[in-house]
Amino acid sequence: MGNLAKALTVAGSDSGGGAGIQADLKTFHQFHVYGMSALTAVTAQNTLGVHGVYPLPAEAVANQMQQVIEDLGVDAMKTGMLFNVEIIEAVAEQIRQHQVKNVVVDPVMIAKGGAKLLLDEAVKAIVEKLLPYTLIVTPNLPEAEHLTGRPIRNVAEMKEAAKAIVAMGAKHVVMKGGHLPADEIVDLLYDGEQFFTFVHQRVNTQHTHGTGCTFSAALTAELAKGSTVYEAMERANRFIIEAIATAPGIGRGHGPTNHWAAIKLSI
Ligand SMILES: Nc1ncnc2c1ncn2[C@@H]1O[C@H](COP(=O)(O)OP(=O)(O)OP(=O)(O)O)[C@@H](O)[C@H]1O
Ligand SMILES: Cc1ncc(COP(=O)(O)O)c(N)n1
Repeated sequence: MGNLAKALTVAGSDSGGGAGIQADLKTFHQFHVYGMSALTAVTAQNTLGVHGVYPLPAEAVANQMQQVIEDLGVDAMKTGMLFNVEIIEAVAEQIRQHQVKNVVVDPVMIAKGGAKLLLDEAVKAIVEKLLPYTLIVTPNLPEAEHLTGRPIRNVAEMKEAAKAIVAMGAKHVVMKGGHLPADEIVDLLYDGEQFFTFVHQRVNTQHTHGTGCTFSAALTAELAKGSTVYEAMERANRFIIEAIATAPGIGRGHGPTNHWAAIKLSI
């Protein structure tokens, strides 16, 4: 355990356990990475939707981050639900002060059922305060549209949006194409120079709650272990596809993915 990799998630709690902090910690564990958390908000949530959102004070978020960074150390971190401008500013300040490396930003905005997990005015703060410290930002298509202010209807427009997001300060963009209506899903990695596409068959399922969280947590875990961005993307992509294909099918709505999936991939 001498070189145990350590990862931090700064995100909201999903009481249903499929997304948010719970998905992130389960995924870190599955990748044999020590997981730590700074909670931003509590949601009362299940597979049917979000039934309440209770944000924490920004000071509480900053204090959690400070305590784990200064004592345990963080090899990589990710952000999920950040909810408001104050929390985003506090998170960016902790990253700056402690020069945290390998920062993955999943710009969570709206839950599948439509509940707001980020206030409208806070999108600007993600761009201005957080993206300059970001190694990989992982928007889905509606999130990329909000970040860039442009419609995205095809892979060519995904590439244009990725360029615009790198110009905002993020070093890499992983744009998830799950929201384009096609049997084949195209996920895109852009490093500021080259595009890499990852194409796979869509799994016909309603159990996709927390796919974005689980995917970005896998990416973060791989970075914590020292993988390159490309290797991390490749493994996280395989993990989320397997996790969706083998979802346990629990709950009456959009059920969680299979957070044990990596065992089958022997990662
Ligand atoms: N039905 C599916 N079958 C196979 N892969 C999928 C499916 N839905 C999503 N994915 C994959 O899961 C990952 C997350 O994609 P998605 O576009 O769902 O992100 P997201 O919208 O941020 O997730 P969330 O809905 O949890 O916020 C991507 O790598 C995408 O290719
Ligand atoms: C606390 C929290 N964080 C993130 C999500 C997004 O996940 P999804 O879009 O799959 O509902 C969520 N539902 N809850």
